[in-house]
Amino acid sequence: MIIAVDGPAASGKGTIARALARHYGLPHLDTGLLYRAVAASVLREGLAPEQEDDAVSACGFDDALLADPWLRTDEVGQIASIVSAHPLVRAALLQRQKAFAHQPGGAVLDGRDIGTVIAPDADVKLFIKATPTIRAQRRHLELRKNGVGSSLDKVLADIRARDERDSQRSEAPLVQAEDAAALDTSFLSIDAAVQRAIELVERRRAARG
Ligand SMILES: Nc1ncnc2c1ncn2[C@@H]1O[C@H](COP(=O)(O)OP(=O)(O)O)[C@@H](O)[C@H]1O
Ligand SMILES: Nc1ccn([C@@H]2O[C@H](COP(=O)(O)OP(=O)(O)O)[C@@H](O)[C@H]2O)c(=O)n1
Repeated sequence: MIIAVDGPAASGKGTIARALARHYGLPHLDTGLLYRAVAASVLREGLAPEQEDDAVSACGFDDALLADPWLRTDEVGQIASIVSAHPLVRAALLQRQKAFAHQPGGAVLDGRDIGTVIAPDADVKLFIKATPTIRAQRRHLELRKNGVGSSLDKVLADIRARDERDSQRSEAPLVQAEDAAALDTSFLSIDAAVQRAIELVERRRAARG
């Protein structure tokens, strides 16, 4: 079974994708981390994220970089949303994601274009949402827990800027797939959101027979 989980920043898609992977015993890929690794390489090498050829040259990153906590910061997230708008960067990361999704037994992937581009054939597609303010509060709390000081206003502004860039780009924009089930987590606890996601998966599975 392939489960595609898409949605904007801090909507809870990673939390839900990890929980679904555990529940169904499937491998999980956080695809945002791949774009964050490209962004981190660009920053580290002093390259220009707006330049497509510079960004493409950073796509051959060492996988050890994926474990670096620096990748999770807002600084890297912003650059990730700049490099991810380049069609050649997306092309460079495409096969790895498609192969992960289509491995024997299936997988859970979360990102922005899983249900639309990486696995349009996914058995279940979820689109996770929450209001920008609630997403900013969650990310702000998360950053504080990780010792990163940033004002709530700045986190909200960063989230809005990233939403705008991710939704407006021409290549694989952030958009709900026609056949995706929407899940608004704004007023759900983590446990309630995960429970609802499992119900949606079961309902889709039953409908597919
Ligand atoms: N339903 C929820 N209620 C409260 N906090 C949540 C909820 N879902 C996720 N979180 C928290 O919000 C932050 C962002 O969640 P995450 O799953 O990483 O989002 P995304 O992958 O969409 O960026 C994390 O700190 C996570 O623990
Ligand atoms: N499948 C994906 C995943 C991420 N991305 C880009 O990578 C950035 C970081 O993604 P992420 O999923 O790690 O970010 P959060 O939603 O966790 O904040 C996003 O803002 C997108 O620009 C993408 O373009 N396509």
